[in-house]
Amino acid sequence: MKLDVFQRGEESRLRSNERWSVRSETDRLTDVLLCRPAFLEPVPCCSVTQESLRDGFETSVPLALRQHRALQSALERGGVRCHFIRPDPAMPDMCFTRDALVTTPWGLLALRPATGHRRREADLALVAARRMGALLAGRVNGGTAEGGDIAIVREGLVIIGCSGERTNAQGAAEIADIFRARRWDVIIYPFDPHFLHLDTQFAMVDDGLAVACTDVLSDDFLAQLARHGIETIPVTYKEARGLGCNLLSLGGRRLIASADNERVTALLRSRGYTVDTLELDQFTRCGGGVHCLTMPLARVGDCQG
Ligand SMILES: NC(=O)NCCC[C@H](N)C(=O)O
Repeated sequence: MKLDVFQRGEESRLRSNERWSVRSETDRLTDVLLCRPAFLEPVPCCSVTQESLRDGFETSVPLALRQHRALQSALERGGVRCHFIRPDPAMPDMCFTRDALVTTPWGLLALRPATGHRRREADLALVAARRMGALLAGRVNGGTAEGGDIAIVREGLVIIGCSGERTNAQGAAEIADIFRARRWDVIIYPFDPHFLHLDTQFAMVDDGLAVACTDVLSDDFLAQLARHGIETIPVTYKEARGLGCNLLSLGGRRLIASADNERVTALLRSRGYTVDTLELDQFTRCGGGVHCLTMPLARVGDCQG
């Protein structure tokens, strides 16, 4: 892991560090990085998209743009500022901003997407982040790593999914080193590449509560979650393929989810969560839901006001 901190004065580095940081996936979301799906196409690089193509699915960019604007509105209604990366015609999956960067408590980490058509996304996302004055805390250099595999569960605990294809062992180790150096607990979860990313099987809903595809996740992983005091709401394999696990917490018991997952949404509502649901089929049929479409730039914990 090469440290590649932007050349700024120490004082402005510290201010920037406080401004652009995420300590938990369920703190109040204030800023998010998005990319319009202006060039969205179903690339057959994950199992869900391959199935969509077998079914004859084709994307409609005008519809995808409308669905994306509705996502932006839902985020803004929830008090979240939306920042944008410029879409690039050579990058049909770039609207899934989650995978190019991850915001840590110490600034941004530039990741290294594994597939050729996504590799340059991290550099383009960094251009947008630089414009905002965000601090680059590091960069994955040797291995490959994608943000859908990284769950910052709470201060002191991060989970890194490792399918070997998107995030490989070296990429996972590079990220783990950063967190371990700050004395965080790191769970590295190996899984079959069929499932693409950790966030298609698991997502934090609240402090100590996650939705999880329990019939797919290993018993060992589920036991580790329990040891860390994380309760899981089971989501079926079929629901997970429809991106039923791929929801986004805005903090304060508020969530955004895709409209297809009625059972999971009803369950969450019955537990007191406000769930804003959106039509997102243009994206879910390409393998990504709300979680994949959003890269949190800043979240604020209770004690940070
Ligand atoms: N974090 C995510 O699960 N992102 C979804 C990425 C879908 C995209 N079609 C891909 O295969 O990379």
